[in-house]
Amino acid sequence: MAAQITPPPSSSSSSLAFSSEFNVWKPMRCCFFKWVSQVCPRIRPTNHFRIKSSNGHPLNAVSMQGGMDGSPLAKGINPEEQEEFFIDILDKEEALSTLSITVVGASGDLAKKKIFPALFALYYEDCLPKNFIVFGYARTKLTDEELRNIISTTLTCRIDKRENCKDKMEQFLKRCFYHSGEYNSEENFAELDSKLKKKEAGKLSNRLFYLSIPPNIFVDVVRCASMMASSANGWTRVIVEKPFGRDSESSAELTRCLKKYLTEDQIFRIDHYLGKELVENLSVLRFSNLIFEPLWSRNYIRNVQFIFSEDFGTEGRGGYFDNYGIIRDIMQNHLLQILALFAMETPVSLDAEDIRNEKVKVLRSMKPLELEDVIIGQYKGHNKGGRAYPGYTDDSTVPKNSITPTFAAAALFINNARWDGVPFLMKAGKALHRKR
Ligand SMILES: NC(=O)C1=CN([C@@H]2O[C@H](COP(=O)(O)OP(=O)(O)OC[C@H]3O[C@@H](n4cnc5c(N)ncnc54)[C@H](OP(=O)(O)O)[C@@H]3O)[C@@H](O)[C@H]2O)C=CC1
Ligand SMILES: O=C1O[C@H](COP(=O)(O)O)[C@@H](O)[C@H](O)[C@H]1O
Repeated sequence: MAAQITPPPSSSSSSLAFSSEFNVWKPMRCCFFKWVSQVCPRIRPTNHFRIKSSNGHPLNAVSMQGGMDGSPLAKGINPEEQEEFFIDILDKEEALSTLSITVVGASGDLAKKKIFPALFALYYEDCLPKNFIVFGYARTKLTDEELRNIISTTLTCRIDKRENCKDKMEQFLKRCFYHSGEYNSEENFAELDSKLKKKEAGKLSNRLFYLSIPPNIFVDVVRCASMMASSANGWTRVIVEKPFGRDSESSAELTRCLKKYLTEDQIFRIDHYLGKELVENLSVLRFSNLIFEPLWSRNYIRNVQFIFSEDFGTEGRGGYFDNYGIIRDIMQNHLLQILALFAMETPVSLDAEDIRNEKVKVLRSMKPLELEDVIIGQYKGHNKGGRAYPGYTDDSTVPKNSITPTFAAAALFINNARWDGVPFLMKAGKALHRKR
């Protein structure tokens, strides 16, 4: 992302680019890998698995739910002893319970590139509970061993190179299993349930379903999973990916349908760009450095550019991508979120709720996009340096006559005092010259 700063009258033109090289204050990491951004240890200093919902509820603070009777808080014991007391309870709970994570769409790109590596990273950092298992679920026929082989190629110890990395990978892979099934088959989810029960061995079971699939099958999966594979004695939660529907109507419909089977605090919506360090730092950079506030407006900024450029194409993801295209894949979620963070007014605090309120105001002030402010395109095949690069429709998972855009550029405007007349230029494309 680059904001072109209009210089004060006497100086020459310059541009301000946000990059990780900027010496900005970094928020303390509660969990070093932010991809599963809600999955963070919150209660105690050690890295055990604790969840906070997207609604801010402390969902698995089970020990608090029984009230304070009999707790050291009621007896006026000092804070260290109180902490010890709670840690003790949490350890006991942890030993008696188990977490089963089912990655639905486990044969796909997201699962391979991000979810399994993120789960391994959590395991490696001791952020998962003692008892956990991971099940992959998809239509593709795979054995447990085949799934393990696929995911083993993408696991890395990226934070440091501790000696036990390989051992840790093997231990992690042993806890990964696979079940092949249809997304709308209650019978197949009942089979999954039996397998889960066997592994859970009578413990209190918490179940998390990560929907790494195209949104048009979210409801089928949620219906089958909630009817046939919900936890009988613990919690059941579902993580859904973007795009959340195709437009405002289908998004509302999706919420309505999901709520037939789940309560709001069981649903976690993810936009992984909000977990990127650069994006997380944006508000801190803006609001903790007094130098920026007077500059951050139409008086000094000529235009703002949000650029998403990938140097690879869809590579087998046509089953998802072709129904959505680059605008729904990248712009209306990732880039629009960043735009709102960039353009919002100072929030009352940096709490999620206050930031969200300000972001919503920005979105409400935006001029509706018109066709003449948008350009779309689709990448073609070409040869370069003796190498052939396939076009979008050369991908075997993409229909030959597809006109789905893989590139889009748009000029957006925010009708408020701060940004009146400043174009916010958004560009996103796959299979471009470089990744940035
Ligand atoms: N890839 C990425 O980097 C990211 C993806 N996402 C989101 O994750 C979700 C999945 O994306 P991704 O993994 O890339 O997509 P894929 O195309 O790889 O799809 C994932 C799996 O879903 C099944 N599937 C694909 N298309 C269909 C279809 N039309 N009908 C039924 N099942 C289908 C396939 O499994 P099988 O055939 O075995 O059943 C496939 O392996 C999307 O919502 C996307 O927005 C979010 C962030 C990043
Ligand atoms: O959400 C998505 O993001 C990825 C890019 O994510 P990044 O963290 O690797 O930058 C993109 O490739 C994919 O099309 C999209 O669905």
